Amino acid sequence: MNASLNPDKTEWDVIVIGGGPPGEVAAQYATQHSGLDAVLVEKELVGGECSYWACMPSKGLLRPIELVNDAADVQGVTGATVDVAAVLARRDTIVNHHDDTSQVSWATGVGIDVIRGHGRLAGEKTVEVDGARLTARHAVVLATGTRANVPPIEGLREARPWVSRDATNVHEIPRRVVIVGGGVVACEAATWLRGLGVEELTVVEGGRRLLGKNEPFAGDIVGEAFAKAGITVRTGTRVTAVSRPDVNDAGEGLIHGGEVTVTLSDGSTVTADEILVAAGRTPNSDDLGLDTVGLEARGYVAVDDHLTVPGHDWLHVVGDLNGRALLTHMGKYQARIAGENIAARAAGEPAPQADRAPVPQVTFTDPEVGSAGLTEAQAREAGLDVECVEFDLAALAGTYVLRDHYVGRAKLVLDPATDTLVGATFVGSAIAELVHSATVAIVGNVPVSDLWHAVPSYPTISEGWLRLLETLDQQRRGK
Ligand SMILES: Cc1cc2nc3c(=O)[nH]c(=O)nc-3n(C[C@H](O)[C@H](O)[C@H](O)COP(=O)(O)OP(=O)(O)OC[C@H]3O[C@@H](n4cnc5c(N)ncnc54)[C@H](O)[C@@H]3O)c2cc1C
Ligand SMILES: NC(=O)c1ccc[n+]([C@@H]2O[C@H](COP(=O)([O-])OP(=O)(O)OC[C@H]3O[C@@H](n4cnc5c(N)ncnc54)[C@H](O)[C@@H]3O)[C@@H](O)[C@H]2O)c1
Repeated sequence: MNASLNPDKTEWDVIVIGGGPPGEVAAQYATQHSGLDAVLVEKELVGGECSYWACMPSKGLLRPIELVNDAADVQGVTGATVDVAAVLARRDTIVNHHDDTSQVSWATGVGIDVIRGHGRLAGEKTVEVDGARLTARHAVVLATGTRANVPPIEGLREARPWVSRDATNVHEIPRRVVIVGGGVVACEAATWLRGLGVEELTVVEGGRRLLGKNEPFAGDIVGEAFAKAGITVRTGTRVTAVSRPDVNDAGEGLIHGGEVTVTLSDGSTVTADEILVAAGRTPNSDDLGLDTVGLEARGYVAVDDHLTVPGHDWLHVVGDLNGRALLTHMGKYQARIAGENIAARAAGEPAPQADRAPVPQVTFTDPEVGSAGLTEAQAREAGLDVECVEFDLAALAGTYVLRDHYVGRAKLVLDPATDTLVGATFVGSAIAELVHSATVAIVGNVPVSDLWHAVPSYPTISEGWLRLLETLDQQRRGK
């Protein structure tokens, strides 16, 4: 499909560049109750990285492995195994075989036009798509996301390493894999690659522990679980050089050549059949025409709390590209704000919404790591004199029946000045759905005295809340 949906039209109220979930939602919220019209400009697939190469395929691969791990840890349940071909086929169904027809139909069905092509700014309220010039009457939204960062390590690019797209769209399971990085992408990918049969798996993380943006105990617990699962973790170690004499262009998710030798900062080497780079993201801003409106030509594009670029009230940035929180749900939240603000301003009203949300995140390893709001370190950096409490989630009736060898921990970070929560972290299997209870408590500024009346059902993991409050009470009484 090209601009053929409406070939004569070159002017819209709102132009959105980038059709990932935040781009789609920005167009939807700007138009749905306002009478404004909008166009989505997407160079690849409407639905973006999240739908085809990130969140959806990764979670699709992790779910069968979680089920098998659960079954293996419940006495009396036998025979649960992973059928690799069937798991990959289910993943292919989840990513709609990289066909975005249904997403395009959704957009056109709610009155949003779609143009397939590379969009870039060409001056104020002007966008160029493959030579055609489009004009926005009110606003342009940039939602072009990020791509995998491949650090400038000797021999790494030449080795044609796997990036997150290959790992999530894996078709061929290498026998030995080295992963560069120990953040969220690396830890989730290690979980599914091991679960799908990678025999020798080494995770190399330059920082002191895995999942370094979380509370320290999260990375420690995941590291211990990895060791038990036979995954080698090398923290405090960097990859310094990569050598792969034989490379090919087999394609996404297929092995990209012969043996790879990876040299580490301690001088040791690891040999593998594939190397996966999971070392952060690079913003898709380098060919976006930012310089045509006086902005830095590359890097993340900074916005204010209304998701507007300072000094450019017609220009908004949502999703990964603004660098605020590289998560689909946060990008969509920003898009709801930006969309409503665009509609309000077009009606001559002040922007009603501003970003004030604590960030929740779940890393779907085994055990899972979930958090909302600030870690203790982040809260202290923000100048809060915080009070913290921790509890071993294995000591709950709810987790005792869930798995025979449950491992988990929870922590609350409180602001004593208001006696409210500013952050929470849960580690353990099946904690993902617990995170939203913490988000609600933070957003609602619920004081600890009221949390006592939020009674968790017995026997569930939510009883961790009660035990955290009891432990906090004991701490405060000096016991
Ligand atoms: C392996 C992996 C797993 C993840 N899992 C999760 C998860 O479980 N939960 C979660 O919340 N987040 C997850 N994330 C993060 C999540 O994928 C991103 O936060 C999210 O995709 C950001 O959305 P976006 O629209 O900003 O960017 P994207 O999803 O990257 O979409 C941007 C779109 O813009 C298009 N585009 C780029 N440049 C142009 C241009 N010049 N013209 C036209 N179109 C353009 C691209 O083709 C793309 O479709 C994961 C990320 C990775 C890598
Ligand atoms: N479940 C989820 O919510 C989910 C899943 C995947 C990704 N994401 C999002 O995607 C983003 C990107 O994830 P990511 O894991 O790529 O980035 P990240 O920043 O979380 O982790 C990258 C890690 O690589 C390490 N590193 C960088 N260069 C290195 C080197 N040369 N040698 C060794 N280690 C090196 C860093 O120290 C860091 O720990 C995250 O911010 C996350 O929010 C979310």
